[in-house]
Amino acid sequence: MVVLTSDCVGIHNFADVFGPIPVRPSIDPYFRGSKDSNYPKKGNGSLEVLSLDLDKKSCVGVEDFEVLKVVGRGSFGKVFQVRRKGSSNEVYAMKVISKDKVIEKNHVEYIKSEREILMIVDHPFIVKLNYTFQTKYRLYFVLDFVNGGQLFFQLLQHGLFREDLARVYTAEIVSAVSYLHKNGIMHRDLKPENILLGADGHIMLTDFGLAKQFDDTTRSNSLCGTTEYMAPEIILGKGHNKAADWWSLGILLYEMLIGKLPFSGGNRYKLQQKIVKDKIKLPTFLTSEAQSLVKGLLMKNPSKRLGSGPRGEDEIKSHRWFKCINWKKLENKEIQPNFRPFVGGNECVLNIADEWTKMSLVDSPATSPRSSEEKENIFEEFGNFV
Ligand SMILES: Nc1ncnc2c1ncn2[C@@H]1O[C@H](COP(=O)(O)OP(=O)(O)OP(=O)(O)O)[C@@H](O)[C@H]1O
Repeated sequence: MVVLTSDCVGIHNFADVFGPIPVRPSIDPYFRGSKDSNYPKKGNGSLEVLSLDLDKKSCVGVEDFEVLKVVGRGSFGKVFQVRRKGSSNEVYAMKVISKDKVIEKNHVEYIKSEREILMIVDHPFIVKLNYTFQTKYRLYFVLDFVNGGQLFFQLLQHGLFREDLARVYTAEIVSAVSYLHKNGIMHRDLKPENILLGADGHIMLTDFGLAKQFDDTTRSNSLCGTTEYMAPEIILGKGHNKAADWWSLGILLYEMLIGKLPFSGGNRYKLQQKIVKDKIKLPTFLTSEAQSLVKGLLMKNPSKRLGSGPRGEDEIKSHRWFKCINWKKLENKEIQPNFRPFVGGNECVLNIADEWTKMSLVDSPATSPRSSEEKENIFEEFGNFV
């Protein structure tokens, strides 16, 4: 394997970064045409995994991309900015996941579910998955590259957002989460790190690593998410449903409007106690409409939380803080947030923290796959090894 030194900059082939590439990729049956939004859905609003048109199958593998920069890191690997070789020169984000780590942390089903969900969703405020494939040691998700930075990054720069800006962002998140819920999917990890801004200033929801498909009768019992954004019912292990996403939205809204988290500090246990017991305090500079929405979303009792009543997400959409929002126009991106990140072209990484973009492109060496995994191809949904 060619090991690059930390001062390597510029464009690299995957062969340089990850070592020699095994033969030509086999057919990936799960290819989704990169800019193809004709991803059919069932007429009744629910989604189905498609049996794809044979013409749309394509051979795509690691050697079809050049690595440009590191743009993020998750629990199981790094996210790279990559460019598709050849005429199109399209820029993508490639999430590279170590199989060993996934197996070690017992996350195989989560990763499969992340892939399945990303394959079937199609919404203006949800990041698009273009290809998935695997090598012996890694799994790959090739997503649209979203280069306005994390909402978290912009929040750090701004301190807090004015209500009119926070309103458009929140409405776009409500639209995306409502779409997920209507299609039987809970996100379960809403936080500003998982919300990216497009170059056009609109929201892009990402990271479906904890998302779960549900039906209205099931409640999940897993303790998941990021503690600061975790709903009380998750902490109490009482079982949770989609109302937990609305709690996380409440925390996010609080953070956008006030510039800090409502529950923070102390060790994990203390933080959990605060979430379960403490009352939230809202500053007087917030309009009464904003206060009312935050309080409604941060109801400790999930059955009383806004969005949990018989009208579901319409309770949130028709809340008076959103009075000026025309939801149809919003979803057509006809309502422009009054902040647009500076983006100088589709390769621009100015809105991504230096911590990532200055990082060496060398990936940590992969350890051997477990023999059972090698034999069985337990990630067969990702196709054959390429
Ligand atoms: N499509 C994208 N475009 C640009 N940057 C992205 C994209 N997807 C992910 N990133 C960056 O990489 C980071 C990590 O990605 P992601 O959250 O999907 O990984 P993860 O392994 O699921 O993370 P976690 O361990 O936090 O769940 C994101 O916070 C974001 O900054």
